[in-house]
Amino acid sequence: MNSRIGRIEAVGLTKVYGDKTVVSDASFTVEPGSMTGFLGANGAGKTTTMRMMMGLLEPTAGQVLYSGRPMTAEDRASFGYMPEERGLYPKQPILNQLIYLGQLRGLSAAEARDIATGHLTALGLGDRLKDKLESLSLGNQQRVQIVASLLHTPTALILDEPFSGLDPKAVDTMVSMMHELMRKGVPILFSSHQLDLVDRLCDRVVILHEGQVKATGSATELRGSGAPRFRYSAGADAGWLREVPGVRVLDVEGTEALLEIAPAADLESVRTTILSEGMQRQMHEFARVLPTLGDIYRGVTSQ
Ligand SMILES: Nc1ncnc2c1ncn2[C@@H]1O[C@H](COP(=O)(O)OP(=O)(O)OP(=O)(O)O)[C@@H](O)[C@H]1O
Repeated sequence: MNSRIGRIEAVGLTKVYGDKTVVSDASFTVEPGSMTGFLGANGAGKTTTMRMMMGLLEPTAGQVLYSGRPMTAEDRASFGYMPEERGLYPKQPILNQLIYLGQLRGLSAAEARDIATGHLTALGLGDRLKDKLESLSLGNQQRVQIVASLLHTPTALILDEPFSGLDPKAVDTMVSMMHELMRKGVPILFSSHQLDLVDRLCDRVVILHEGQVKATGSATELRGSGAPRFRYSAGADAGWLREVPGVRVLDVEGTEALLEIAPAADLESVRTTILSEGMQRQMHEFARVLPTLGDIYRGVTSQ
C-alpha cells in the first residue's frame, strides 16, 4: 500500500450558518481499502460534510484527521474529489482541460494526456477528446468529471453523487475503476441516493439525518443491529403470531408472515414458542432474515 494512504476520520464535524446547524457533531471513519457509502436525504448535510473534509469549508467545530493527525492541504492535494457543483469549463475541449488539471496535480502533460485518454476511452468517450464539454450529454459530462477526479492516481476518493446521471454501463466502468483503487488501499467515500447501489458496493456506510450521523459502521454490523427479523411460512394461517408476546408482526399474508422479536424479549424463548406452536400449524419455514440497507436507512431516518 502507498505509504501516503491513510485512514480518514471526521471528528465532531459541525457547521452552523446563522442560527441553523446543518451538520452537528458528525464523527465517522473512512478506512483504507474500503468503500463507504454516504447516505442521507436531500439537505441532510452530505455535501457540507464532504466540503469540510476537503478543506473547502471551515468547520464551526470539529476536525478531520488523516492517519491520526490533522489533515493537511498537502494530503488533500493528492485526493480525488468530485464536487457536487462539478466545475469543469463548458467551452473547453475535454482532453485539453484534463491535461491542464493533471498538470495542476503534478503530472507532466504527456502523462496527463495518456491517463486521460485511457480513462475517457474506457468510459466510451475515446472519439470525443476534442469536443467541448458543453457539446456532450449530461451523462457524458459526468463521465468527464469522473476522469478528472481519477487523473492522478489519488490516495483517497471523496465523491459527491458520482453515479447520478450515469447509464448502467458507465456505472459498471466507474465501479471497476473504484475497485481497482480500493485494491491499492485507497479509502473511498461517496454519497448517493441509490440505496441498492450502496448496498451492493459498500462494505461500510454512514447515514446522515438532519445533520447528525444516525448510523455508521460496516454493513455486516449494521445488518446485525436492531430487532431480529424472521420469515415464517406454513400450510395454515399465520395470524396467530400476532398474539405471541414479544413478537411484532410486520407483514402477514395468509400463511406467510414477516416478524420482529422485540429487543426486550428473550429471543430464545420466543423462538422456542414459535417453533413448537408452528409445528402444530404445518410450519414450512421459520428463518432469520437480515435487514436490507433500505430497511436500516428507513429505520434510522424515521426516528
Ligand atoms: N451557505 C449556506 N448557507 C446557509 N445554509 C446552507 C449553506 N449551504 C448549505 N446550506 C444548508 O445546509 C443544509 C445541508 O445542505 P447539503 O447540501 O450539505 O445537503 P446534502 O445532504 O448534500 O443534500 P443533497 O442530497 O440535496 O445534495 C441544507 O439545508 C442547505 O440549505
